[in-house]
Amino acid sequence: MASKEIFIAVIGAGGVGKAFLSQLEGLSKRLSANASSPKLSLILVSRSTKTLYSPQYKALPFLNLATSLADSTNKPLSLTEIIDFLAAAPAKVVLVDNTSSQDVADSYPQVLSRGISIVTPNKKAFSGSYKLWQDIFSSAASSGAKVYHESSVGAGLPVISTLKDLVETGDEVTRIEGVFSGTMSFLFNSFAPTEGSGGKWSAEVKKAKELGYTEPDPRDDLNGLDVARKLTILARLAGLQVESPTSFPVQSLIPKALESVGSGEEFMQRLPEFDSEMEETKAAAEKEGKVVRFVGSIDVAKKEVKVGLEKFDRSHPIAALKGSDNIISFYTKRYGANALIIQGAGAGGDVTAMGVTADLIKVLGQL
Ligand SMILES: NC(=O)C1=CN([C@@H]2O[C@H](COP(=O)(O)OP(=O)(O)OC[C@H]3O[C@@H](n4cnc5c(N)ncnc54)[C@H](OP(=O)(O)O)[C@@H]3O)[C@@H](O)[C@H]2O)C=CC1
Ligand SMILES: N[C@@H](CC=O)C(=O)O
Ligand code: NA
Repeated sequence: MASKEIFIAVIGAGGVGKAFLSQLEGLSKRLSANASSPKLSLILVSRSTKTLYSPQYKALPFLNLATSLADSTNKPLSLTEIIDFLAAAPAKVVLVDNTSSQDVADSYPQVLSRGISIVTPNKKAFSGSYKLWQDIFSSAASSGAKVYHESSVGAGLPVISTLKDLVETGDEVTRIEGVFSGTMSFLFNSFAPTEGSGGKWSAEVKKAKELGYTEPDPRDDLNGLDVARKLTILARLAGLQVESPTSFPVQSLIPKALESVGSGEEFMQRLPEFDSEMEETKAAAEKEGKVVRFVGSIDVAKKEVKVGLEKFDRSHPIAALKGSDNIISFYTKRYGANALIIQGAGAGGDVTAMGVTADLIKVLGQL
């Protein structure tokens, strides 16, 4: 018996998107060795100005995909045209959104209501308005389409799945706290290390961008909003009706004088002028024998969420993190005073794509 075909469409082919496409190629090969597994056919790949697809729904070859996409002479499809194309496909479709686009995120209810499943590391849909959150899950429930977003918090670390398991098995989550940003972790671990003097703030920001840890515009990390988005998602999963990532206190590390700068490039060029501001923050913590770190917390009982800088003893597990590591502690009724702790790389193309690919595997098992 021929195996069932499932179509995959990928929007976004940047750091995470490219790593995902490479993992998809491996997954597709592994599944093809087993006659009872579905056959995966990649039918569309798009970037902001390019779309590669076969109007006849023929599988695109993985070989030289990035070059084929760059050289594609297809007229780029609008989001509406992509959704129409996928909804008319003669098999089930999974849309993989590897962008950070709000427009793509806003389309999820429409995508799901047309029976197209979604997997994504994009935080914008799940941390947008509470109405969007409700629309996403009600559209999925009525059409039967699936929606998974593990990499929207802690990249590939099993943060969302763990929280869902805690809640769905009847545990009571009382507090969630930790370091939720790979970029902020990398910046503070290298700018204010527990030993040695550390690099210049602006130079570390540049490195974090080059390593693929930052959002497409690093100001989205430095203004605290990326962490606020993640906490909004976790708070909602823990049962709080958080209206938006700006509905609780969020500390921004954008220098006041650069708040109105237009482009990300100009911001990066001018950031070195303000290195002394962060040096002062670092020195203030050092005077107390401490280091400064960017953290977040959710107090479920008090319904309080906050994001910002705090000082830690050098021996504290948060101070001792390395590289882009996140550390996320779940305090619950069952786990008592000893939190359930998840730690590891919280940013980077490969580890983020791992969470996306693992979500895709979960969806495939349900189609
Ligand atoms: N990087 C990381 O470590 C992590 C990232 N994430 C999330 O993963 C997502 C992707 O991040 P990353 O790969 O680093 O970002 P990149 O900037 O490297 O890539 C984004 C990609 O999305 C494309 N894109 C943007 N808007 C649209 C649109 N409207 N239609 C089609 N394509 C679009 C861009 O097109 P073009 O190539 O033409 O510019 C680019 O290919 C983000 O949501 C991010 O928050 C989550 C966890 C960790
Ligand atoms: N920019 C984000 C990427 C992952 O969510 C981060 O640094 O954590
Ligand atoms: Na995760």
